[in-house]
Amino acid sequence: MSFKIACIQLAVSSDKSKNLTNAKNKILEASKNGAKIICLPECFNSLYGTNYFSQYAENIPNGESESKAYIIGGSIPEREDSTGKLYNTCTVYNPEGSMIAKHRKVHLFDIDIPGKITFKESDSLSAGNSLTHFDTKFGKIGVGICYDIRFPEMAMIAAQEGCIVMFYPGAFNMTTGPLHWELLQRARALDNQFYVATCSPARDMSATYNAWGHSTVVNPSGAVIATTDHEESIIYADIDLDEMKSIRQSIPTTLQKRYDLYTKITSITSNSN
Ligand SMILES: NC(=O)CCC(=O)C(=O)O
Repeated sequence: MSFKIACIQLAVSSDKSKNLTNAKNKILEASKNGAKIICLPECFNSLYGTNYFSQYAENIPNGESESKAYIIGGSIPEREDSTGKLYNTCTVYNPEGSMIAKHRKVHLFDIDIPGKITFKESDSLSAGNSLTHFDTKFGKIGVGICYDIRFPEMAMIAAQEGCIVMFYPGAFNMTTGPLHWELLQRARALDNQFYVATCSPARDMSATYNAWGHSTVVNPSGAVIATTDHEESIIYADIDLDEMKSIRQSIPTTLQKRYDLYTKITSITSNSN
């Protein structure tokens, strides 16, 4: 069994309604081209930056959607009225338009590489407290947001829960992008022998944050099967469950795990936000 996915590397501007219209048109295009699961980038409704999150934040649920596909809605800044907190949140919709999952970025992007990039999401955002997996008619899917990809435990748990693809809407930057973006995707895919798909915004050199782009899909053997540069584009890939099975049979690390020796890794828990 195989099915097509699409990652929309959207050009995102400061004009929210333009971003939403652009996202909708690209979703319809990907759906017409046969994609059954479609992913948008991190912060697809707004520019990415700690000073923008509050301005663009929305309550969730609130949205509209239409197409014959599952939509992994990248992320938007979410405002929770009861606490006043902001989150970096991905919502997921089934083909009927119902919201079936909500992931709040668990690991906030706080880094300081002197002379290169300093970013502190925690200045304005709060972290989510749960891992997110949801069922589709094709199989179980996991989702993380950008910096979440650096934490192998999260992908490992998704694989253990039976996920066949891990999606990461993400916006790496011009320093860590060339160094780590593809490497991390290939590592997560190979470690877990499942598919990994990332979806970045297109690069805008006039923005304060310059995304690396290079949305990519990696197969369970760690090979890149779809990718692009930094311009606006849609990438497509076939998720082939027979291929995944055969990779897992040839090198059966998925069956050879020694959980009896990995006890120092915190036990698997799943809290809800
Ligand atoms: N938006 C993010 O989480 C960026 C993560 C990133 O660039 C990294 O190096 O990690």
